[in-house]
Amino acid sequence: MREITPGMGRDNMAVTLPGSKSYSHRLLIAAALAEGESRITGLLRSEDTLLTRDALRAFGAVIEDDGEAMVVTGTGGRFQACAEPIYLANSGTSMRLLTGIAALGQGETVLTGTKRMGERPIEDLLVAMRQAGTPAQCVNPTQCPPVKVTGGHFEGGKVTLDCRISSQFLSSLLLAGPYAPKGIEVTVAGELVSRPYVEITLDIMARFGIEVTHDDFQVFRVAPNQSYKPGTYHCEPDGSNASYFWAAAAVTGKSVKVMNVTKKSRQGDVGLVDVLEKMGCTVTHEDDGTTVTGGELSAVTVDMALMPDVVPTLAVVAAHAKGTTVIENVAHLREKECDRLGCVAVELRKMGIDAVAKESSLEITGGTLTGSEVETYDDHRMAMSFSVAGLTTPGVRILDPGCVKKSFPSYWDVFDSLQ
Ligand SMILES: O=C(O)C1=C[C@@H](OP(=O)(O)O)[C@@H](O)[C@H](O)C1
Ligand SMILES: C=C(OP(=O)(O)O)C(=O)O
Repeated sequence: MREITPGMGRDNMAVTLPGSKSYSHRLLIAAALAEGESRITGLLRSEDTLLTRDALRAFGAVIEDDGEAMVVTGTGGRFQACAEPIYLANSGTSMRLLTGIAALGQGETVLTGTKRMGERPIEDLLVAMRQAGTPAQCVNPTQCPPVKVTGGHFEGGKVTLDCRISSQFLSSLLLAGPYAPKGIEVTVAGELVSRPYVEITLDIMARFGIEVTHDDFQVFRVAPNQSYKPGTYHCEPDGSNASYFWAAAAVTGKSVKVMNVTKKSRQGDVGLVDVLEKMGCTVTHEDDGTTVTGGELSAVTVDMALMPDVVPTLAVVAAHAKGTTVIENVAHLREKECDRLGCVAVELRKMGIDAVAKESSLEITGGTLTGSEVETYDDHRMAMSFSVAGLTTPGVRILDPGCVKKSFPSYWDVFDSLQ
């Protein structure tokens, strides 16, 4: 348990954050798919990204960490069979991206995780993988992991993919696509949620020399006979984790600059600053970072389908704003580390805030918060978001604060530097 001390130390602060989780997963995967040696700096070393690293080692990539860079000797896409199941805890990105990549393995690969991972759907990806020739099934009749993938049959060709639950399914097929004998053509069925994460995938593939074309994010084509090029790469800081520091400024009225996170990034979550601006904050964009200065906060109605991971952050800011904020089009948040619509609403109500989780939206009426013991549901984003409420409200106690290790092991040190 960790009790948050209200207040911030100075009026203007700057924070520097570790690497982007989404970019780190992809940089490691692309380097493991390349033939030869890549050197990657700025990578996030957190529970989830290290699970991806270890899985890639099990597939045959050699990955060494000299403290500054990870040096990856890739496999050229020829993965070895894994006798042991690959354990991926509750890292959805690892599970979904590596399931597609496992099609490149020789023989059977089983990918498994925590109890919660066993409740996070993956069948839509497996349906598409089977269309591309790869035998792939859920081990239990749950539509969720563990999954079993039989490598060595990945033909590629035309597949249809339902992307209403997760964009990670599409990223997965695209990353594996260049090594399918027929390449891959993916037609997106249903709304593509979380599209910016697909843009991150395309960015990394382009940087590693892979061409992907698409018709306005509806049909994606990856030609065969392309290969990932090894090289020297750098990972930018994490835009989702920047949200807690911008939110800290928003609710306290102070200024916080997050270094080297800017609107030029393809990380969609940086778009949170536009929402904060609409709510009454002042946002300053500079080449070396983005500053939020808090102001009189008022409610907004906003579609957050493209920015799922910063919804808990926005919810905590909305609890401090005048009026009712409506966060729309976020049904997919129910499939994350916890049911982020239900759990955010429960924890805000415990603090005396009127919060209602609907089927695909969240409504929060700002008011006076009271301190409470915050359940974090083994969800890093619950812990980090609600810590922000503790800056304005005495008695906020975060249970299991160590769960931040999933994406940001040094979170509490950086958070404490605000005080
Ligand atoms: O591909 C990625 O790196 C991610 C995609 C998003 O998931 P969904 O596409 O399932 O919404 C996001 O929530 C997750 O934290 C990271
Ligand atoms: C949903 C998240 O991650 P993942 O899907 O990788 O578990 C997250 O970091 O908020």
